[in-house]
Amino acid sequence: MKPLLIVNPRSGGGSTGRVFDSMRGTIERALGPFDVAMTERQGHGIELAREGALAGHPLVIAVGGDGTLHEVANGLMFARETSEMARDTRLAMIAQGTGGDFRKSLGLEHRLDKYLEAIASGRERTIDVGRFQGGGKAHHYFVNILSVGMGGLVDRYVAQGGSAFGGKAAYFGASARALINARLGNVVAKVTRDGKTEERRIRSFMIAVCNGRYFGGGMQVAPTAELDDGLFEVVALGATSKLGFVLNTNRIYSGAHMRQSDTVHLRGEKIVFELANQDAREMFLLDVDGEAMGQLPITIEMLPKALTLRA
Ligand SMILES: Nc1ncnc2c1ncn2[C@@H]1O[C@H](COP(=O)(O)OP(=O)(O)OP(=O)(O)O)[C@@H](O)[C@H]1O
Repeated sequence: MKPLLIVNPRSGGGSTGRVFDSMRGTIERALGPFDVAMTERQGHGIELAREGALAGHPLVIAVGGDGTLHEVANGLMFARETSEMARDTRLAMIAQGTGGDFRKSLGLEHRLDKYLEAIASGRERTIDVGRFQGGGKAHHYFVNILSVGMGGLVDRYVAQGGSAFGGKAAYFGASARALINARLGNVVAKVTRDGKTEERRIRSFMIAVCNGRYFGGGMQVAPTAELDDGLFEVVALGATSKLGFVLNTNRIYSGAHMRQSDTVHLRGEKIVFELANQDAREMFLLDVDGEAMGQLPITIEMLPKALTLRA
């Protein structure tokens, strides 16, 4: 069976929809014939990937940004819940988004020929996957980073839209709005490592649970995270004032925040977060691989080496 490309035409600010036809020839020369499914709405990538894996496609390629990759990875994980055969389906990516955080975590160069070369080479990497349950919703998976706090608020405002400019302007506007409305979370964190659970109170505007290293369009929040070490890195930014938070956020680009004495850094394979200050609930939100996903409480479990990537 041919590889299946799941293409999000809206990714990269709509550029993928405009350029995909011109990419077809190059892709076919590198990979041979392939099938294409276009996403038509948010969440559609999950359905398409799940159906693709259940139909027996050996390789499903996400063509889009981090959100598309997140959906395709979820579809493959859901397919396995009902089918042993779906375990054989490999995941790959041709990144087209604006942020590219997961490809940075993978260390992939952002060039079509490099993505295709990696896929065609047959080189495989198994990566860990996070499974989480929270916000009263059914379980879900993530491959890169799940954070709680201000990032989720930014995602919510970006999704609400309203910017006539789109893209970076929309993100900037949403970030400014989130900074005004953000609340400090007082989080009870239970981090389990090698069967031992440590309970910590963390007061922060943002706590990240990291499988990969980058989020928010190139911020290196967990410089030492490895995609296949069976552990999450929990990184919470210090600062209890908004100004301090903004200054610390700028340090994330270089990884300098890890040298700050008020940064919390833990490792574990199971993480539970509960919010002690319930009045912050509506403003202290989940950001999962760059997508808005509800509120605390949340339980996150590590699935070591659960997905195989061609990358
Ligand atoms: N046809 C569609 N119409 C509207 N939204 C869509 C459609 N298909 C997918 N989506 C949604 O578009 C959102 C953005 O996708 P994605 O993250 O891949 O692109 P991006 O934002 O350009 O990239 P990045 O997150 O890497 O910056 C996702 O939430 C996805 O569910």
